[in-house]
Amino acid sequence: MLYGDEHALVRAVDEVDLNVPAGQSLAVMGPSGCGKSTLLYLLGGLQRPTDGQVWLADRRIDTMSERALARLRRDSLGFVFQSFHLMDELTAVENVELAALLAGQSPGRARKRAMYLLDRVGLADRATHLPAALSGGQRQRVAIARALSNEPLVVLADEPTGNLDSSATLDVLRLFEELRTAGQTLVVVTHDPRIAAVADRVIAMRDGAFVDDSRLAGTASGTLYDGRR
Ligand SMILES: Nc1ncnc2c1ncn2[C@@H]1O[C@H](COP(=O)(O)OP(=O)(O)OP(=O)(O)O)[C@@H](O)[C@H]1O
Repeated sequence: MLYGDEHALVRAVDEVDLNVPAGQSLAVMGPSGCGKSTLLYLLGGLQRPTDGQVWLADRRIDTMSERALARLRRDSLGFVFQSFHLMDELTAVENVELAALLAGQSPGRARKRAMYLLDRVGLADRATHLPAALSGGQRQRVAIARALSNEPLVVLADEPTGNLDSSATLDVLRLFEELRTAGQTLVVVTHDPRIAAVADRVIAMRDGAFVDDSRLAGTASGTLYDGRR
């Protein structure tokens, strides 16, 4: 993946072959600027590779139209970002149900699932609170509930604990551990070794390439992501 033009060319992710089996949780680590976020954006269809291919399940996504990609993100992917990206004027439950409503679910069904997810992340009693009335860890848990609202094939998280203190980090950590145990496919970019420690597999990147790939535990079979060159 190249950024820029002939005057300032950055090779952000290079010669990377990655397969993520369904049900695997993968942590991607590495120093600032090594290409972790770019890799995540490629997997999420937020960036297109200058060369190579990206497949999600049996669909090649790097050549999809913008419209098809938007639909794929809406229906099949869940995103969690460092800065939460919650809507300030919506309550926790409204934030979680919004994606489902946009995807055409009935209000009743969307609300029911949003409440179920808030309960799952331990925030049922905060459903009607605005983000401003929640702690950082609680906001991130709402964001994770939102990422799960469309029952995504994969959750992609970019530094999900980057803005959190250590007790909030532990909350998010527990939640990722639960998602892993439940068989949710996860790709998490992180600087935090504690997050990496609850993943099935840890990839270390440097200068756009993989320098280490450790499988910590065997998990489900069946390829979900397939990056090809
Ligand atoms: N839009 C862009 N245009 C030009 N170069 C970019 C762009 N986005 C990222 N880069 C460059 O690509 C390289 C990889 O960036 P990336 O954000 O993927 O790294 P990272 O490992 O996620 O970093 P961090 O941990 O600091 O978030 C860096 O050298 C960065 O400066």
